[in-house]
Amino acid sequence: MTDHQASPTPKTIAVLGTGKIGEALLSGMIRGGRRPADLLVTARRADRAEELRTRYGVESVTNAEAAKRADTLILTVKPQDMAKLLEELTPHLPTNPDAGTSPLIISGAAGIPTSFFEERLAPHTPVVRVMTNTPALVDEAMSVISAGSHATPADLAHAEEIFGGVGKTLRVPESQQDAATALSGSGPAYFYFLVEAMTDAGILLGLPRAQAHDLIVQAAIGAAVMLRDSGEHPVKLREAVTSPAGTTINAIRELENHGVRAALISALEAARNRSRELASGTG
Ligand SMILES: NC(=O)C1=CN([C@@H]2O[C@H](COP(=O)(O)OP(=O)(O)OC[C@H]3O[C@@H](n4cnc5c(N)ncnc54)[C@H](O)[C@@H]3O)[C@@H](O)[C@H]2O)C=CC1
Ligand SMILES: O=C(O)[C@@H]1CCC=N1
Repeated sequence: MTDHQASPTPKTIAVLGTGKIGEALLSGMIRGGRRPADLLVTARRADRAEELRTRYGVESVTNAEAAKRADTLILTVKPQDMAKLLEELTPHLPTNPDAGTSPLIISGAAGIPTSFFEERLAPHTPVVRVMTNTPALVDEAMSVISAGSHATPADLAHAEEIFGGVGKTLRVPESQQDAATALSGSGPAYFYFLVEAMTDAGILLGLPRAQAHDLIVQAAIGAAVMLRDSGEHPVKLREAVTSPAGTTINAIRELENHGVRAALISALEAARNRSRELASGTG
């Protein structure tokens, strides 16, 4: 499809700025059965474009070409690069589309509101904002989805279909996107940080690093699966580990003494605030 006709299930999907998140989505769409022939990618560097072509059998095109050919454009550049990308796209998008004839714009960028796109794109352009996370690489993403002013239920459903292929999706009002970015967008990093710190503790306690790593990773996986599958509140799960006069309560006391709970609350608030700062797209 080349002329952006209205369609309930748009066919050609382009990923623009195919870095870590863009590639995770691309690979997920292919794993989910989408034909490489229905996908386009863009990249800034020629060697990266070649890598994506070879690895996934997709066509690599310019941003201008993607704007002309795709029914859905997924923008996965850094927030600071978004304004420049839109400048490259706008000359090649319909300038005065009727409602329902624009390509769907899906932004995967932190912080940038849908109004940022609507102000720069033609009237009626449907925009959907999505905050996903890197576990998209293993089909365990959490993708939080919000509609811009002109996105239809079909547009939201299309975004859900794409991101649902790499994990869970949740629709939220856009006012909650910065908080969601702090929780699930950045979330995996906090868990990696904890694993790293607890592995160091294993070293202090005299374990070989590889063994300490394996013990903590398996404890993390076991805890994550129980959190997901048991239906129990985390407090209940923790209480089941915490024996009277046992080992765990001694560790918990130290965590509370060092203000780890308050540190986490402050950390996520700082991430939320940074997401708000990114709204201008200027850094
Ligand atoms: N890394 C993460 O965990 C998450 C990132 N995000 C968001 O996803 C977006 C991408 O993040 P990453 O994948 O981590 O960054 P990345 O740096 O790996 O990917 C961005 C890519 O865009 C390319 N690019 C920049 N301008 C371009 C242009 N005009 N044309 C073509 N390509 C261009 C860059 O060369 C780079 O390869 C960001 O907006 C970020 O906020 C969202 C959720 C999680
Ligand atoms: O750190 C960042 O800005 C991006 C957005 C969420 C996760 N990584």
